Amino acid sequence: MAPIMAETTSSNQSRSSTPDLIASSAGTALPYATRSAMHLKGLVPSGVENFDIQEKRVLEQLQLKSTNIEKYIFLSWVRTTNINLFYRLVLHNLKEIAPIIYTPTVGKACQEYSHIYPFLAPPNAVDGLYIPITEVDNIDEIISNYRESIEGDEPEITVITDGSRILGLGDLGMNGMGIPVGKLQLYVAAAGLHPDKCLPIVLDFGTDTEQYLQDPLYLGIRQRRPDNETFYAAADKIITALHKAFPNMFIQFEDFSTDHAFGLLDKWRNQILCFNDDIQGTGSVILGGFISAVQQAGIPPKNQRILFVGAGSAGVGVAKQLADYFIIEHRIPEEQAKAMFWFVDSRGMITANRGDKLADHKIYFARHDNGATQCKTLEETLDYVKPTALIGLSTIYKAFHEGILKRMDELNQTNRPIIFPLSNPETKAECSFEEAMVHTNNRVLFASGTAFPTYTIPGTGEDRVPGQGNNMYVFPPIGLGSVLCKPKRITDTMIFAVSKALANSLTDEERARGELYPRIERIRETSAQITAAFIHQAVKENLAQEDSWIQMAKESSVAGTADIPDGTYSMEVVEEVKKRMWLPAENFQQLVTSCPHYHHHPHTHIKL
Ligand SMILES: NC(=O)C1=CN([C@@H]2O[C@H](COP(=O)(O)OP(=O)(O)OC[C@H]3O[C@@H](n4cnc5c(N)ncnc54)[C@H](OP(=O)(O)O)[C@@H]3O)[C@@H](O)[C@H]2O)C=CC1
Ligand SMILES: CC(=O)C(=O)O
Ligand SMILES: [Mg+2]
Repeated sequence: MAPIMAETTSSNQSRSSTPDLIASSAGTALPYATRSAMHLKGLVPSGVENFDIQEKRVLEQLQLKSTNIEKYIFLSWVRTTNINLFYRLVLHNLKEIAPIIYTPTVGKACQEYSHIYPFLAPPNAVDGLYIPITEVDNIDEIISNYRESIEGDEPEITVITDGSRILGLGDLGMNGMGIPVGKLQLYVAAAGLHPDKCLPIVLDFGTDTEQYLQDPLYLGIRQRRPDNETFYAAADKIITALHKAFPNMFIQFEDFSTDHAFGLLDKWRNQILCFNDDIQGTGSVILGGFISAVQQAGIPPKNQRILFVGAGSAGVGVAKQLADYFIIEHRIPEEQAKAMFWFVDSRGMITANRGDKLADHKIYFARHDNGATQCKTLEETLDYVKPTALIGLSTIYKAFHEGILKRMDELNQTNRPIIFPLSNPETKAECSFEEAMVHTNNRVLFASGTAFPTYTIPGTGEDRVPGQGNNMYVFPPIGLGSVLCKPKRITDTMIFAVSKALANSLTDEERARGELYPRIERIRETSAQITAAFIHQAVKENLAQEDSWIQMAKESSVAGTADIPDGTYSMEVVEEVKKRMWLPAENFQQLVTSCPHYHHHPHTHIKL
C-alpha cells in the first residue's frame, strides 16, 4: 500500500511531509544531520535508532496484540508506514508472521475487509486496483491513474481475483482484495520480488453473498454477479488493457470460482504470461510433497490409489499434475495413470453414469469402472476404492473424521497412509495434524494447506513437524522466474520442473525426519533453487526471452530434457537469482543508497 503524498525531495524539503515522517517509525532512525536539514530538530524523540531496535519494538507490540486480526491490522500499518521495517520483521519471523499475513488470518481479514479497510493504511493510500464492472469501459483511465500514483516504477507482477471463491470461504466480493495483497507480500518475502513492482487487483464484479449486499459498511459495488457472457467480456477487456499497458507483467489468477478459473486459464495461457495459482500452483506444490511422500510410503508409485475429496479447481488441478507425474516420470500409460484416481464431490463418487451432468472439468477423471456401484458418501467410497492416499480439497471442516482416519490406517497396514487435508483456512481443513497422527498410530504422511502446530508423540517426546502443502512454496519462484527470463508462456512441463525442484530441495535432515516440505525458514533458499529450475526448463523449451538468462542456463549443463523435466539447476543460475532478490536495507545509509528514488517513491515510505 502506498500513501499518496506531495513529492518532496531532500533538496526540496517540505514541512507538509513532517507529520507523515514522525508518524512513521522510520523517523526514529533518521540521523541527526538529516533531522537538522529537514527542520525536525525537537520534533522527534532524541534517540537515533538502528533498524534492529526498531524491529524489536514492532515485534514486542505485535506479540502484545491479543487476536490475530489485531495483529493483521497492526502489520498492515507497519507495512504502509515503513515497508523496509515490515519486510525485515517478516523475513526474520516468517514462521510466526506468515499465518497472519496469509492463511489462515488473511481469510478472516477478507471477511472483515470492508470493516477494517480504513485502518489498514494511512488515509489516501493506494494499495492496488479496485476495478468495478461498471467502470470497465474506463479501464484505460484507471490504469493511467495508477501510473500517476506509482511515479515511474512499472509493475512486474500482479495477482488478480474477483473475490468469488476466497480460500474455502466462498464469494466475498470486493472483500477478496486481502488475498492479492497477502499473496504479493509472500512474493516479496519468499522470492524477493521488489515490493514497489507488485500490483494487487480486485475485479469488483459484485457479489451473490446477501450478507455483504446488506452490510452498510460493504465497500464493493452493490449488485449481483454478472452472467457468464458479461463476466468474460468484462474480464477480457481488463486483461487486454493491462497487458497492453504492462506487456511484460506476469499475471497470476487467484481465487476465481472454479468454472471461471478454468475458463480464464484456457483462454489466456497461450496468449500472455499468466498462470492460475489454484489450479497450477496447487498442483505443483502438492506434487512436490507427494513425490516425497511416495518415496517414504513403502508402496511403489504405480500401486498408489488416490482418492480426492473435492473436485474443484484445486482438486482437479492437483490430480492432473499428479497424473502427469505418473505418465512422465514413471512411464505409466495415460489411461492407466488416470485410473489411479477417484473423486468424491458434494454428490458422492464421480462416475460417468451418475445421472447428473458433470461440469467439464470433472469429465476427465470420471470413473467408468464402477458397474452398479454408486457410492454416495466418502465412507462408502473409501471402502470401495481402498485408497493409499486421501487428498482433501473440499472446504468441508473435519470431513476426515476419526472413522475415516482410522479406516485409512486399517487399509494401509503394510504401507504408510498419505493424508493431505488441504482446504484453507483452518476452519475448512478436513482434519488437523494431531487428529491424523492420533488415529493412524503416528504413521501418517501428512500435509495441510494451513500450518498446524508441531505434534509431540506422547510417551516418546518425539516432535513431528507437519508439512504445509500450500502453493506459497511455488508461486513466488514461478513469478520470479517469469519476471527474470520472461518466458512467452508457462507450460505444464515448466510447472512439473518446479514440483521436482521443490521435492529435490529437501535437506537430508528434513528427509530423515520424514518431512515432505522444506522448513519455511529456508524459503528464500528453496525459492532461489526452484526459480533456477524454472528458468532452466523455460530455456530448454525455447520459451525464455531474456538473453542473459538464456545464455547462462545454456552454458551450465543440467540434467533433464524439455519433455522430461527433472527440476535440476546449476549453482551459477541459483547465485544469479539470489542477486536479483530484493532484501530490506540493513541501515539508514543502505536504505538511501540502495533505493535511488527512496525519497519520493510512495511505496518506500521514507518521506524526506
Ligand atoms: N493448499 C493450497 O495451497 C490450496 C488450497 N486450496 C483450498 O482448496 C479448497 C477448494 O478450492 P477449489 O477447488 O477452488 O473450490 P471449489 O469450491 O471449486 O471446490 C470444492 C469442491 O469440494 C466439493 N464438495 C463440497 N462439499 C462436499 C462434500 N460434502 N463432500 C465432498 N466434496 C464436497 C465440491 O463439490 P461440487 O463440485 O459438487 O460442488 C467441489 O468439487 C479451498 O478450501 C481452498 O482454500 C485451494 C488452492 C490452494
Ligand atoms: C492457498 C490458496 O491459494 C487457496 O487456498 O486458495
Ligand atoms: Mg488461492
